[in-house]
This record gives sequence, C-alpha cells and structure tokens, in this order.
Amino acid sequence: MISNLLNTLIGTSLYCYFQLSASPFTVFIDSRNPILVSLFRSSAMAKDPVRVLVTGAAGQIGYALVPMIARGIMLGPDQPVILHMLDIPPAAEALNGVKMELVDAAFPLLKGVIATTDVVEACTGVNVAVMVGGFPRKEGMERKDVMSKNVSIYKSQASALEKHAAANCKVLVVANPANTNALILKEYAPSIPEKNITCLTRLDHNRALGQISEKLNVQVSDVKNVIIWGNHSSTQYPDVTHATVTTPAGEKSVPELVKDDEWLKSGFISTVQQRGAAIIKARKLSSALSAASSACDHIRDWVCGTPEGTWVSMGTVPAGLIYSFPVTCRNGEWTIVQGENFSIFPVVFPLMSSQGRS
Ligand SMILES: NC(=O)c1ccc[n+]([C@@H]2O[C@H](COP(=O)([O-])OP(=O)(O)OC[C@H]3O[C@@H](n4cnc5c(N)ncnc54)[C@H](O)[C@@H]3O)[C@@H](O)[C@H]2O)c1
Ligand SMILES: O=C(O)C[C@H](O)C(=O)O
Repeated sequence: MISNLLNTLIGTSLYCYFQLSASPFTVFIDSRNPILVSLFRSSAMAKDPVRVLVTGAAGQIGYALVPMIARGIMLGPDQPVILHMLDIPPAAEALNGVKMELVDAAFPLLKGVIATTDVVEACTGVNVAVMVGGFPRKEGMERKDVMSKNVSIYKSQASALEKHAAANCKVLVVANPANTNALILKEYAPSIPEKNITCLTRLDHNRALGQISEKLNVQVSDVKNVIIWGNHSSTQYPDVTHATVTTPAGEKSVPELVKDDEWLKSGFISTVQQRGAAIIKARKLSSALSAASSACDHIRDWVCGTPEGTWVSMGTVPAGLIYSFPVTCRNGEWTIVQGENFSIFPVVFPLMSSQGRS
C-alpha cells in the first residue's frame, strides 16, 4: 500500500510523506502533532497551473502578495501557479527585482513569472486577476480623493482583461476606491460576467474579527460571521448582530458575550471604519501585509469554498451595484446569505447605495 516513505527534517520538525500506491495523493504527517495530517495530490497527478495577474506588483501590497500566491496561500498547497505581474514603466526595474526574488525563493508551486509593463501581455490568459495597481491615499486623504487618478487606470485595464483574460476569469479589485474601480471595470468589460467582478472588503471583515477577538480575549479563529455592509470606505457598516464565538459550551452570540452595546454601536464600528487611516498614520504607508493576506482569503474562499456554517464579506455586484454583503461560496460561485433576520440592512442600504463615497 505504501510505496514510498520519506523522512525529512524541515527546520526543527520532522515530516513524514507517504505516497499511496494507485492513488493520486501523498499523505503528509507532522510528527510534532500527528493530528496534523494533510492530503496533497502527488506530482504524477499535478494540476494544471492557474495564471494569476497582480497589477501594481512592484508596490507594497504586491511585494507582500506575490510570495503568498507562490506559496499556495491563495489557491491551495497543491495548486501550481504562473504569476503575471504588471506595473508601469517607471517601476519596471523594481518589478524585475521582485521577479528576481521570486526566482531566488525557489517556490515549488511557481511554474512561471511574467513581469511586464504591457497590459495586454499581463492580462493574456489569466484565470484570476487581483487589481492592486494604483495610487494609494496618504495621511489626511479619504479614499475618494484618489478616485480621478485610479479611474482612468481601470478603464484601460478593463478593456485588456475583457479581450485577453481566460473565459470565466475571476477579478478582485483592491485599489481604492475599490468599489468604484470595480464598477468602472464592470462598465468597460461588459462581457465579463458581473458575478466575476468583486472588490475587497475582506480586510474590513478580518479587522472586525480581530477587534472582537481582542475585546473578548478569544482566538480570532473562534470568531465568525461578522458582516461588512456597503462600500470599502468610512461609510461602511460593520455588523456583529449575527456573529458568534465558538466556546467549549457551543456557539455563543457576540453581542451577548460582549455585553457592551455602547461599544458595539460606536467604538467598534468607528475603529473598523477608520482602521485604514490609523494604519496610514502609524506606518506612513497604507496597510499592505493585512491587505495582501485578506486578498488571499477572498480568492481562496471564492475558489475553494467557505467552511460550512461560515460566511464572509465580499464586495459584489448584484443588480448593477457594487456593495459588500455576507456571502457563502461553493463550486467557485458566491451566494448572498439569505433568510437571516438582517434587521440593520434595510436601514443602511439606502444610505450607502451611492457609489464612490469616501
Ligand atoms: N481594498 C483594500 O482593503 C485596500 C487595502 C490597502 C490598500 N488598498 C489600495 O491598494 C492600492 C495599492 O496600495 P499599495 O500600498 O500597494 O500602493 P503602492 O503605491 O505601494 O503600489 C501601487 C503600485 O501600483 C503601480 N501602478 C500605478 N499605476 C499603475 C497602472 N496603471 N498599472 C499597473 N500598476 C500601476 C505603482 O507603480 C505601484 O508599484 C492603493 O489604491 C491602496 O489605497 C486597498
Ligand atoms: O485606508 C486606505 O486608504 C487603505 C486601505 O483601503 C485600507 O483600508 O487599509
């Protein structure tokens, strides 16, 4: 049954690899924790590489994001990838430096790297497009203040994606104002299905999970089902009405555990709404590590599915409007969560339905 057994020292831990004969799978066991057993497809049955575009790849989010993609954090530990990295001519040398580092890092899943300033070359054949390229806001600016700089970028990149990306390409817009840029992309790439164009509010979702975890002194992995309604802007509405914490005694409601409505209605909401500005104030640069990680979370859940009983927030396009909703994902498709008593939604929706607010 077991055709091959390898014991390899990786750092301080001992991993065992078992190739199951007549099976496309390899079993990985971590000897520090034998419960950590993973199944990977073996190279004999390797998947075809997925082509992932990252625009603005020489920038700070790009620099954090491309190694995550090459390590399998976005698409899974058995999914080979080919990275398409786009930036503008003044950043060409820096972009080439990123490519050199990707080669030097010898990522086993990375089957090719295209680093280019040609938008057509960058978009050709891509299955996933993460649109990060653009001008970030600086201290004292709102996200809408970078709108004019970024709108023209999105028109031309939309046309290139429409003409040259793979059929059914999934698009995630990260660059601000993310919801407006996604709307422009949708307008200028009319043949890309609306359901394939999304924008990033997962960072706000993760920020909300982080705030609840700190407030209750629980593991962030035990908190779920917060919601970000609206735009990726200071008008967004972080909502914990249906959020829960997994405890030894079962699932508990976040509002019941927090027991502090005043904080939930004011401090919590404004902290999440203003977190981007707080990071800019502290770092003098906008969030990059957390944005890159959240972009991976967004695509991974969209492609691989959300865990049973868990929803996540995505900026999506139902009925021509880019708006963040709670969604579940199955078979590469997102579905807005239905049937909950989302009492806040009808109140908030009209206030937030205009596109491109700060
Ligand atoms: N949605 C979110 O949650 C979220 C979070 C953080 C940052 N952002 C936004 O993401 C964007 C990128 O942030 P960053 O910190 O990486 O900025 P950055 O300035 O470090 O990098 C941006 C990169 O985009 C490149 N670029 C500019 N115009 C381009 C074009 N036409 N085509 C391709 N590349 C182009 C720049 O040369 C640069 O390398 C900003 O708009 C920022 O506000 C969004
Ligand atoms: O706040 C910003 O301008 C950057 C980004 O949108 C964020 O939320 O961190």
